[in-house]
Amino acid sequence: MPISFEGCAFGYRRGTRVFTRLDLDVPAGRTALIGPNGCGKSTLLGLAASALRPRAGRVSYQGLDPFRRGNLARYRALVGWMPQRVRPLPGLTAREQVGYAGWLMGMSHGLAWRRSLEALEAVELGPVADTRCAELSGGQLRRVGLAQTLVHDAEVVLLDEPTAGLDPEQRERFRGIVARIGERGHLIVSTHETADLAETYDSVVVLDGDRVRYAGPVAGLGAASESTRKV
Ligand SMILES: Nc1ncnc2c1ncn2[C@@H]1O[C@H](COP(=O)(O)OP(=O)(O)OP(=O)(O)O)[C@@H](O)[C@H]1O
Repeated sequence: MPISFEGCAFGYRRGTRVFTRLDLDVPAGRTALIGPNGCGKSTLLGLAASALRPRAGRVSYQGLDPFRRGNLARYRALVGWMPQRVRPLPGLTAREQVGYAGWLMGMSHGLAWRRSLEALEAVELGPVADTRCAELSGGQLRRVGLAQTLVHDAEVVLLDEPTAGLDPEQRERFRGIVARIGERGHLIVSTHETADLAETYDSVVVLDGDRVRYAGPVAGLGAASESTRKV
């Protein structure tokens, strides 16, 4: 299992809880994370990315707990995360922004610089590598965010609503890129696009507040929701 949540509790403020006790083994391969607005998809990805720290319980990647002493840098090198909003760093070109992300992950300056171009090419942004991020479109900037997760060869890539707000052409393009990324590692994507899950994903996790209503193959989701309805 790529990412496991064991008895995780988390709230943004004292006295509030998004999760009181989350137990979940995210399936291997390409997984869609779905659920109603505000149910905690972004929070779950933030916890998986180690950007948020559980109040109780633990999150781990193949047994590696990011918050145990000395693990954080290694964990973050293995688990890449694209948050919902990708911000352009002032004055930096796409290549510089992606290279900077690699350097922050512990890569040498030279390696990060070389790999930044490869990562941009993987998301079809090679032609704008030397353009300042602030001048890119929303969809292109989203792909810069994706390249930031690829530059250091993460084994798990977490994408928070990567296609939200994109026009149909950009969305289609993004889907193709996501499918290619899924071939080289594990992918967990939060999304509201539930129409063609089987085309892009192997598994789906349905979240509803603290409850995981379903975690398994996309093909089993229909039967699971039928039996839930009958209860
Ligand atoms: N930075 C924050 N500070 C305080 N509360 C927050 C913060 N981010 C999220 N929340 C709250 O935590 C809960 C879960 O939010 P989260 O963004 O994880 O849900 P989501 O399923 O990703 O929603 P959406 O589908 O609308 O993106 C919500 O009640 C939300 O209001």
